[in-house]
Amino acid sequence: MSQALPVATPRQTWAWLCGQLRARRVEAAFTVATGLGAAGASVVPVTALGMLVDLVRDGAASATLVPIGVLVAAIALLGGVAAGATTTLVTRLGERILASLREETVGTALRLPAHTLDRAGRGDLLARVSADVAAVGTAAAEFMPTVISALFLAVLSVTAMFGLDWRLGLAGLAAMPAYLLALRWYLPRSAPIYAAERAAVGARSQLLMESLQGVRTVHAYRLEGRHLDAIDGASARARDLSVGVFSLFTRFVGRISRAELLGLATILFAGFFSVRAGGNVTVGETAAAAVLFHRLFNPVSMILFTFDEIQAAGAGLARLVGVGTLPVAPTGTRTPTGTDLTLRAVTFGYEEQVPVLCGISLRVAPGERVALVGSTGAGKTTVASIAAGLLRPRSGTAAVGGVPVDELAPGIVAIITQESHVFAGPLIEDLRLAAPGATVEAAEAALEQVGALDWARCLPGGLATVVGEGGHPLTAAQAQQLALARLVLLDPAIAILDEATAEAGSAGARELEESALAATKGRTTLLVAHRLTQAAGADRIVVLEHGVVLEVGTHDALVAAGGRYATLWAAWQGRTRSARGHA
Ligand SMILES: Nc1ncnc2c1ncn2[C@@H]1O[C@H](COP(=O)(O)OP(=O)(O)OP(=O)(O)O)[C@@H](O)[C@H]1O
Repeated sequence: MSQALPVATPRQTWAWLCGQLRARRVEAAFTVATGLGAAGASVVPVTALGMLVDLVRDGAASATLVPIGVLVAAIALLGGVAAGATTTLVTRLGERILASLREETVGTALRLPAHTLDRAGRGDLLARVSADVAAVGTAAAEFMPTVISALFLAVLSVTAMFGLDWRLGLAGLAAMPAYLLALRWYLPRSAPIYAAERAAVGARSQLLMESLQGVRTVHAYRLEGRHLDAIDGASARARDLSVGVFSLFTRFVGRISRAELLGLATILFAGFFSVRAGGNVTVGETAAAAVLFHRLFNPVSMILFTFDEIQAAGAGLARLVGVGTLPVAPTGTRTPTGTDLTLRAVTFGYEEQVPVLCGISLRVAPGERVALVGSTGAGKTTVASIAAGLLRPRSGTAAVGGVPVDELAPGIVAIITQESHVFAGPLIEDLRLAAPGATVEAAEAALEQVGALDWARCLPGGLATVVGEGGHPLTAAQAQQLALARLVLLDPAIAILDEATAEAGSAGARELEESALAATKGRTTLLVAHRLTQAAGADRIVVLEHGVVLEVGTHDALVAAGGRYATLWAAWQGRTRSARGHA
């Protein structure tokens, strides 16, 4: 059952954002100071303009006016520089916060238990680290600098209006409810119509592509008319929705214009009546307040028009922060003195009501090689994952030398799973994932130990050959040998092998078995035996069925006992004989 990854609540998202800003308090304070400086520098010339109006009205000499004009020009110049710096600083701060968010998200995701990711769907996580990061990134780089500068300007302009006269300040605020009403009208209508438009455009492209790709079939069955009708219908839907979007936006702009008219008219009326009543308000102050308000038209519209994108970025941010709220066990640090692997009364289930392991106990002595066998779905991979600390038992313990596996320092237990991933890059770097400082000689020795050096040297660029996605393709068996060579380089005391690649009885299977044997030599090894020949070569065999241990013993003892293992072995021998017969 799919269980989506969590989404952070608004409170958690704010707390995270504040935490990030606190961690960069000097940079954040400098950014705010520069932004306020830029906004202040753009407010001062307007208030100075009011002063000039009053001075001219009072018949002041031009010698009084010129210094004010020069000062205004200098401040405007400074304001321009500060505005540019604010854009750079906000973008840089946003990008840094986003980079650390992306690292946190990926870091958490990589440490999540594999089954949590399986349940949530890897697609959800990929969408978060790609589409959501892109949405937040676009906001950080494109909207936030303008929106934040606009906010500073709005706050300082309204403060300046109150500074000129409280009546002018109040008059300026009169437009606020009209702006809010316009936004309240627009937002619930815009999201569905934008989504419907995107869907309609997508459907039209899909139809077009299908018709072009299947053009031969369309001709063969004379379906041209029907396809053209369908494309016409899809195009008409997309066109109508685009017209709908445009008309909605135009009506929104109309509402904003009415709010602007209301604000400007209120300021002019308030100023006019105050001046006429002979109060403290002057013509210059009224003119300055009107210009201050008028200059807010663009920034406020900018905030309102980008509200959709800001909301989308906020939603993306909440989804990214949400991943970070998942509990992740801290990396262990303990080093055990012993190297035995012991599972005691382990129970486990992926779902609450469906038990998969029902009280498994087993011990692999230091240096011993134990094979787990059992039919499909018996629980072998689950036991291996618990022994490696990838899954946590519901009850019971898994420990190495008495230390629970999730408290162990890295590098003590290593698991090779059924999906051996080849990371894109030079083959030598793939090997160095296990031991970052490994020399070429050490890497070659590891490859030789698992019988992979010959083919690795024959690659076009030897160990420098780029493998993985987009690089030189490796066979599944070669990828498995690479994983075994990584294990040799890591040199863990405990090795857990759950690889299932080669076909029973094939030469590839025998080769891989030899590679695995060489890689785990001298280590305490728990091996999920997908091929029973692997089990036959082990020191002991544990037979699992329906999540319980059915039999334990050596190959010979279990065959002689004539129980479940003996049946499996007989069936296996029959299969390999018939496989050889067909070959
Ligand atoms: N991620 C998962 N979510 C839910 N159920 C799971 C998950 N992985 C395994 N199971 C179930 O748990 C049970 C044991 O699976 P497990 O893979 O451990 O068996 P196995 O013995 O290794 O089988 P195989 O030989 O086919 O690999 C099976 O019933 C399987 O369907």
